[in-house]
Amino acid sequence: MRFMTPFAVDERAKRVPLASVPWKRIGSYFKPYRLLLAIVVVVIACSAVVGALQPVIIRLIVDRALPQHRTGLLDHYVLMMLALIIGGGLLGVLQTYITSLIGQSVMNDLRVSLYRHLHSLSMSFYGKTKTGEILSRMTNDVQQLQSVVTDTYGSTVNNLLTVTVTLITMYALNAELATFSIVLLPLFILPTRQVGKATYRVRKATQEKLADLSAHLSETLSQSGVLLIKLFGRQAEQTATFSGMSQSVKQLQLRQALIGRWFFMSISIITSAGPALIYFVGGHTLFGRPPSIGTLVAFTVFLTRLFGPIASLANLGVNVYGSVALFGRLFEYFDECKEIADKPDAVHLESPVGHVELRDVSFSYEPNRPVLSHLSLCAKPGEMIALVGPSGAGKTTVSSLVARLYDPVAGAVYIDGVDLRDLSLASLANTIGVVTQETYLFHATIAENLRFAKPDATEDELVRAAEAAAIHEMIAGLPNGYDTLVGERGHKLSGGEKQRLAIARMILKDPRIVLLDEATSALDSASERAVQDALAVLLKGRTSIVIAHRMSTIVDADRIYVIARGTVAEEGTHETLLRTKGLYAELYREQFERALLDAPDLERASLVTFA
Ligand SMILES: Nc1ncnc2c1ncn2[C@@H]1O[C@H](COP(=O)(O)OP(=O)(O)OP(=O)(O)O)[C@@H](O)[C@H]1O
Repeated sequence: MRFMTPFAVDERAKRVPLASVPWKRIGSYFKPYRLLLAIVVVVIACSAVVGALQPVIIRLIVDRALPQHRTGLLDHYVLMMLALIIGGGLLGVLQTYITSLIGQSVMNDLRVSLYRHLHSLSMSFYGKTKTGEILSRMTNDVQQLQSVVTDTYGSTVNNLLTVTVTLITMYALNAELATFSIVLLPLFILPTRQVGKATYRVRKATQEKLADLSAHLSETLSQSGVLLIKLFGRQAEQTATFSGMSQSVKQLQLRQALIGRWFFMSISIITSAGPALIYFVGGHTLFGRPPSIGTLVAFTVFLTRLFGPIASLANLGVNVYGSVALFGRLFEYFDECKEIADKPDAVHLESPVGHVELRDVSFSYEPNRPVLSHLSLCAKPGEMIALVGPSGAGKTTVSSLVARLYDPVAGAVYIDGVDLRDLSLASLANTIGVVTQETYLFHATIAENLRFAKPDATEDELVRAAEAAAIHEMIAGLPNGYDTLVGERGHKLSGGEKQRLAIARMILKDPRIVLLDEATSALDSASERAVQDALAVLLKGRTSIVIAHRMSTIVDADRIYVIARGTVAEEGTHETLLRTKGLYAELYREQFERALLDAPDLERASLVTFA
């Protein structure tokens, strides 16, 4: 479990060049909402004008209505002010609604396209990325972005327009006082850039730390993780690691909060000092003609209308930098190239016959660590071929290449003579069925898990598949039958039951080619026989490539490929290979003798583990 010091994270974040922010790419997510964005501008422009009119009316009240006790005029102005206040409020609600709508829609689009993209990535991406980290980016990062984006657009336009309209009105009333107010503005703008940069770094580092934290949680709090930690008594170490990670998140979030606080403290001091300066400058008539009292009062209101948005614009810089960091982290996933994707002219197999061939295939998971080299083998339609060989020889890798979880580095895999890279992924998925030792069931009902293979399967079809896989009686015996919840937190199924359910699922799918990784662990003999019978039904009449551990499978295979050090060392039937007295004969003798010694009962001796 990776643990980085805050220093290391900061250093990494510092190196991100702000100039390379992909504005165009970020903008492309907003493009579909151009009309709404334009409507928001109009709404905000109206509310800026409404806002700027209020101090003008205050000035009229102070200069005209109050000194001469013109109550009729006063009522008139007060009514106008009330109307402006209510109008401004309503426009604000409308603006919030539209900006939230835009923000939520952009995030929704981003989430869905990221999810779609993640499903199109090859297994090598999932080999190198922690699940917890992916979850964190999909949830924490997108969530954060959503609030930033929702606030950012509306407030930027709002503040820019408010500042413009306010300045115009100020100049129209008193050019000298307006210029004096503007002189104060750099005090707000200068610190913004520095704070923006600092916040950018801390926010990015925080998101990275949160991702580490969630990766750690999903690893150590998963059922297998907890079990492993318990069995090795490593609770204290894991808690210490977690505490370290949590501490650094705390430190970073504290820093984030403090940076913001210092910044706003200085801004609020300047904001409060502004009106005092206006009275001072106006009262001492420092700029030629003395302004009217109404003008002075109006200017103090203008100042708050001006500094408020300027402060927000400064804060906006902070938000934009932060959201750029978040967009950057999401784009990293989008930039993971798909590796395995449909060609534009991909071939679709209408009725596959099930001929599989690996021709001179070489493959490595990581550069310079070859796993398969120049491996060739074939399975003709309807044949069962067995892959045997020492552990780590590359048997599972062969089956992963046939399922196109990875593409070969050299050579090619063909189904019915079509290179897998030219075949549509949908067609491949329909042609091939994979049964692994680990059965994964979704937290859903048995029927739903079965229908994962064939969504439109009728009840009757479910029952027939379950009967063929010798699991129907067991399901029928459950209180809720096919509607029983299974999976992570559902009804606990035994290993053998799970395997038979997986076989039933595969029978429903009805693929031409079956890739089977036979279980190494022996179930009790009754359950073992049930699984074997179910498998016999599944494999019948289909092409199958079996990573074989049982003697009966190996003997029945049309051809056995002995895989050693990533290539085919020997091939033939059980008898011919035994006669050759090569690697197969050696493996057979070693394993079979050991199996007999370990479990003299004949039933179990039939389980020969070559792996
Ligand atoms: N995702 C992966 N990333 C990197 N290396 C891998 C990956 N999967 C397997 N390997 C390596 O590739 C080699 C072949 O592994 P493979 O699982 O194909 O062997 P196997 O013959 O099926 O072994 P076993 O019978 O023990 O399951 C091994 O050295 C293994 O460490």
